[in-house]
Amino acid sequence: MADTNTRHSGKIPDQGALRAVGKRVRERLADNPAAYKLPTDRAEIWAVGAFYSPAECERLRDMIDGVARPSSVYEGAEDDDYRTSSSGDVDRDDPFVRKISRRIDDFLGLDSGWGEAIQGQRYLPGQQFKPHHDWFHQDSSYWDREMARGGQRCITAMAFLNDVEEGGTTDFTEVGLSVTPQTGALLVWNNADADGVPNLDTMHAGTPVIRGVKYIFTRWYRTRDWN
Ligand SMILES: O=C(O)CCC(=O)C(=O)O
Ligand SMILES: [Fe+2]
Repeated sequence: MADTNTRHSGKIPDQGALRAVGKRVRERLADNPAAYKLPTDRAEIWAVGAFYSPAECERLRDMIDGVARPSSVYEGAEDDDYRTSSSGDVDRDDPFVRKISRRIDDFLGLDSGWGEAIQGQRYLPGQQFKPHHDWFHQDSSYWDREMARGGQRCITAMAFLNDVEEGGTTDFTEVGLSVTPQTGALLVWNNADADGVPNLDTMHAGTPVIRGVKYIFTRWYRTRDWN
């Protein structure tokens, strides 16, 4: 993948906002004993166990079954098996979904309006999401559209909705960390570094499920109101 954001000598779009959000989340989570910071200096990644109850996870899995369609990638799926899961946006106006989203907003101290609609994903055996960055690349076809609808992605929050029998780990391929799905656990990372520059070391993948099914949902936060 291109790394034009860091190669451009000029200004980095949304850099000030990325720096400010990173600082806010870093300070907030440092004060929260439930947030475990993963052992790397190259990216800011936190995990929280049992953030959602088993009953909440079950309800979310059912909702995902109702909306899941073959996933798309924004661009550059030069490779047919790049993202082979099924995904779908759950109804953002549903009171239960609002409660689930708001719990993350409160945990991170972020404005709900900055969060994209929760996107559910389901992976069957053999399905995966190959290594990628969640932040938008400046040379992509969707750059202008996404800048106009909320700006760069600053924080990713991802919830594991079940235990997977085998495979389906979330791997941070540059920093060499692998996270095993656990029902109700939340994984959070800063897509930028402390200076507000999109961080190449946040490269990550949903590795192929080997046995069982994997359910997750992702909430990506922007630097401005998303719509
Ligand atoms: O399935 C995973 O573990 C990763 C999902 C992911 O990278 C995403 O939703 O952006
Ligand atoms: Fe991702």
